[in-house]
Amino acid sequence: MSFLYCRNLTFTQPGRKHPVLEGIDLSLERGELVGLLGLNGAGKSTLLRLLMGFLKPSAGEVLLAGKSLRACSASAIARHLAYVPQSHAATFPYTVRRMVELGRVPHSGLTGRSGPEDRRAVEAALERMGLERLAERPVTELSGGERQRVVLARALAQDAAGLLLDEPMAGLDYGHQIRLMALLSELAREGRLVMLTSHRPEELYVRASRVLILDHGRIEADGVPGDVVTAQRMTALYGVPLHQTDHAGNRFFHQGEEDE
Ligand SMILES: Nc1ncnc2c1ncn2[C@@H]1O[C@H](COP(=O)(O)OP(=O)(O)OP(=O)(O)O)[C@@H](O)[C@H]1O
Repeated sequence: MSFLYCRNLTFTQPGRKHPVLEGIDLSLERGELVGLLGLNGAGKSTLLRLLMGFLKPSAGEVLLAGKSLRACSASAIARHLAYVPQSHAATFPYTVRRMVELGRVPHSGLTGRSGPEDRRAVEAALERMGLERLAERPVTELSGGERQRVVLARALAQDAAGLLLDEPMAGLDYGHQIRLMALLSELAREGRLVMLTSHRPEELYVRASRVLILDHGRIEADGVPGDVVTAQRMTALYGVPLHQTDHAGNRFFHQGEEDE
């Protein structure tokens, strides 16, 4: 039984003729770091939102730990899956610590008192995202990248077995990007499912255990990075001529003349 599974997953936006996603079959397991590539508008966010149960499929279904999402309450889903959205406006001046504490709600309930385990999870998440010094600041007074780290910390505090992240690197400075990718692979090694959408194939080549390409509403490629993140596929996907150079476990894409 897969941790997260979907079959024939199809989604059409209300009032639209063509489906965004059509007949998607996927088995996602704990321990995998799955990167999802695709053009703008390919349906990457839509797929994550369907897997989270935020959108209802037009056809097909999603199973979480063997159970149909339709039969799961929001808090039951949140105990298994944490989600980091693509963008998030801060409207209420909660402190950073309070925001991260909200990640514990699926465990303790909205009115539930936080116990030592909750406090430990919150402090660990603040530390992992380098937010200790910002903990008492209102989130409305943070920069975009700092706020992104708060949302990531909230997802970490949730301590779910699966983590679905929509372009989590967006807005982070270079150091935090590198640290976050390292953290995501550590979380996968700990036995979690980590799935992220990305516009950075080179980064997925290094860190992901599996890469999917979403194109024309379907999974066009699904495999190990070495097979999927290739110049040929990236050229076909993005429509720009690319060559690849492999060096010290990295793969770089570049335009222009191929290496000798
Ligand atoms: N609320 C909405 N109403 C109607 N169409 C929508 C809505 N949200 C998204 N779409 C359409 O659904 C398609 C898929 O959008 P989605 O956000 O899943 O793409 P994406 O792959 O995540 O793109 P990006 O890389 O730009 O984030 C797009 O064609 C988009 O225009």
